[in-house]
Amino acid sequence: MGNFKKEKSRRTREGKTKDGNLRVKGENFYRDGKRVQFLNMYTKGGAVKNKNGDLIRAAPLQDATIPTARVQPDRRWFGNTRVISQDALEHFRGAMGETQKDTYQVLLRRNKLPMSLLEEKDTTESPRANILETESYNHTFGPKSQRKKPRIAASSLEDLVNDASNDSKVFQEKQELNATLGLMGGETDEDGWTQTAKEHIFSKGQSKRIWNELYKVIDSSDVVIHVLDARDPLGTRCKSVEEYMKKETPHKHLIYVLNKCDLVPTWVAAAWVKHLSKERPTLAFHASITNSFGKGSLIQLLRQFSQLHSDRKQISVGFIGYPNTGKSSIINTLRKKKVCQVAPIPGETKVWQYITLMKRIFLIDCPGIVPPSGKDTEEDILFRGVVRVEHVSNPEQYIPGVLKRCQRKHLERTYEISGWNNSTEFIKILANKQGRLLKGGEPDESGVSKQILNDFNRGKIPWFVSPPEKASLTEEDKTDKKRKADEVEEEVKEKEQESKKVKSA
Ligand SMILES: Nc1nc2c(ncn2[C@@H]2O[C@H](COP(=O)(O)OP(=O)(O)OP(=O)(O)O)[C@@H](O)[C@H]2O)c(=O)[nH]1
Repeated sequence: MGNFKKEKSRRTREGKTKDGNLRVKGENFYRDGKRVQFLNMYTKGGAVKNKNGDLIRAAPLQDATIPTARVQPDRRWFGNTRVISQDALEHFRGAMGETQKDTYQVLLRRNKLPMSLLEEKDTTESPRANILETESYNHTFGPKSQRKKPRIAASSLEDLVNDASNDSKVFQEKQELNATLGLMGGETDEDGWTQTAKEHIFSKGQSKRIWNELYKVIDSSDVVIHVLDARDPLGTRCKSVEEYMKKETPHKHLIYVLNKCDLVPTWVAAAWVKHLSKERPTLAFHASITNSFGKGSLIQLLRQFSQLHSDRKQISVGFIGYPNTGKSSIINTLRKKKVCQVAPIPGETKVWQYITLMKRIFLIDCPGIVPPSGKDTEEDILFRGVVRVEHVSNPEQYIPGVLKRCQRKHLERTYEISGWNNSTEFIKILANKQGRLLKGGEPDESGVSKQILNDFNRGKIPWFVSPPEKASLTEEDKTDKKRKADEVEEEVKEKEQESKKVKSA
């Protein structure tokens, strides 16, 4: 035993050459400091016992006298908590409450604002919240307690009836929303008829696949353009989608575009724009690559949106709406070339599609959607252009609807026929005029009816749904309307004369 040299010579002397691991003996010859510390943890930390094995001192771990242990408080624990005074809260609610509901104002950087404070927590949801109203203290305790009676949320029968009707209303709204979300099962409508009672073709635009496409478009868009048909804007409006967006994505901008304005008189388009503008920004549009209307204002609006979101690299603009309302046509008009497939048949767009309009603005085309509704009849759906007419069975049954919606003079002018008293006569006269007869000289009623329906949907026969504020038109509007109507009549007459000349030539 000794220092390194001595130890080595001792080993050589004694012939112990096998173990090459030479260590110098001294303090902790066998263990280094770390190991000693580790071992001490076991040896010094144990209980002390006497020779009889009785416990003299417990191990620190087993000690009953616990030393006071405190954790130093840290401000950072409360980092995410903010406190707002009542005054400040009321001011915030007053300033932001109305702004948030206004569809014309844009709230940027909502994430930085405590938006959840804007709404009072709904206490009506939990029955416990109003416990004192339904069961007062005296009702529950004391000599007059009525606790054994059944607990009812309403104090009188009237209240109960009101509550029940409110509940059913909420339930219906929820069902409609669920249906919009594509969660629809085989639900029944008001009359107890199931949706499946309708012909299969009348549920076009309602499939889960199409709704999934819609959600993709809504999710990816910053601005959503709801395209409406100017002839029937309310009929082609998807209210449930609007509700969905209001609830789930209130920060996205939704605007209306009233397309196919060329198919209605100017005063009708103006009245509809006025009516719809009360709810959301609305623009009138005529989609055409060569001769469009409203393109400048739409591009201007999109530019403004992109400037609002100048912190983003680009903004996406989604086009949604009923099938055949002209979503793809509007995109083509904006791009000035045919980038999307367009056809006069519904369901032309199958999947969503991204198109670049400018460096910072992208457009997204969406397949046409039809919100399922128990109230819509097959006729309503057909006249909104949702269905392919060639698939309709017994198209004659819808001709009375056409005659009801269109003015007689317009039909006379379009088909150059007159003198019918009902739809059957109308079809017969038209079939004879066009020579569309079957084998035995019978008129081809089905073929002619399909043609009429197509003409109706494609804008060959003039028709429109009157705007609700028709009665409240100003004098100026009325004179404008009359002037326009005269102009249109003159134009049509001129065209008729021209076509007669061509024929005679
Ligand atoms: N007269 C007129 N026709 C239009 C206008 N916009 C679109 N159309 C016609 O409407 C038909 C449908 O247009 P699309 O652009 O395919 O409609 P869509 O909404 O994309 O239809 P889906 O693909 O079914 O969703 C086409 O025949 C267009 O020529 C318009 O402003 N005026």
